[in-house]
Amino acid sequence: MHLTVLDHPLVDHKLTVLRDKNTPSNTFRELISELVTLEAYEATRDLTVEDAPIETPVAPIIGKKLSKPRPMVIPILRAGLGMLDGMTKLIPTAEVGFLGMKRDESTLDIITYANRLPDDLTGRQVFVVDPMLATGGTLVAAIEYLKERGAKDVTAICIIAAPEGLARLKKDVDPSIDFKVVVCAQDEKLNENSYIVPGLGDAGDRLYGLVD
Ligand SMILES: O=P(O)(O)OC[C@H]1O[C@H](OP(=O)(O)OP(=O)(O)O)[C@H](O)[C@@H]1O
Ligand SMILES: O=c1cc[nH]c(=O)[nH]1
Ligand SMILES: [Mg+2]
Repeated sequence: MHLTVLDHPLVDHKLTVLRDKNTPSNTFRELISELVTLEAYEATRDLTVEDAPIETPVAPIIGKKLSKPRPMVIPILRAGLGMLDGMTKLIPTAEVGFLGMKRDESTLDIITYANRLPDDLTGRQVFVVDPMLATGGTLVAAIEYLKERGAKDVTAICIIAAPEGLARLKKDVDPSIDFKVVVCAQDEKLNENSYIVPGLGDAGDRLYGLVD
C-alpha cells in the first residue's frame, strides 16, 4: 500500500474550514468538492496515456491522451457522492460506478445496500472515493468487492484517515492489488464510537442531513 498525505497550504486552509462545526452544509459540500479535485491531481499521476497525433494552428505534434479503457470512479454512498463532481471535473471521461455501503454504528458491521458496477473491472484503473477512513472496514469490504470483479489497480481517495484504518488496510488488502491511498490529513485516533478525532463528525450527515 502506498500512502500520500497532501502537504499544501490551500489544503490545510480548506480542511480547517471543513472541520469547523459551524460550517454550514452548502459550504461543506463546496469544500469537499474543491479538496477532492486537489487530491485527484495527485492521485491520477499514474493514469496511462497514449500518443495522440493532432495539429495545432501552427504545426502537427504527437500529443498524449488518456488510454482506453477509461478510468472508473466509484463513490461509496452516501458521503462519497459528495466527492464525485470534484473527480469528474478533473477526469470528465471517467466512467462512474456506485457502491452503497453503510457502517452499522453499534456493531460496525458493513451493510452493502446498493451496487451498480461493471461485472468486469479487469485492466481498469479504479478510484474509490469516500471522505472518511475510520476503522477501514468499509474500504476493505469495497476493495474485496472490486477484486472479485478483477480490479488490480485501485486508488482510494479520502479526506481524513485514522491511523487505525490505515493499519487495517495495510494488513487486510490483498497485496496482489496495486493499492494506493491519498488523503488530505491523517488524524490522531478513533474515539470510543469509532469516530475520527478530531475529524469532522459524520460526513454523510454534514453533507445531506440526518436520515435515522
Ligand atoms: O472506516 P469505517 O469505520 O468503515 O467508516 C467509514 C465509513 O463511514 C462513513 O459512512 P457511513 O457508514 O456513515 O454511511 P453514510 O455515508 O451513508 O453516512 C464514511 O463515509 C465511510 O463510508
Ligand atoms: O468520523 C467518522 C467516522 C466514520 N464516518 C464518519 O462520517 N465520520
Ligand atoms: Mg454517515
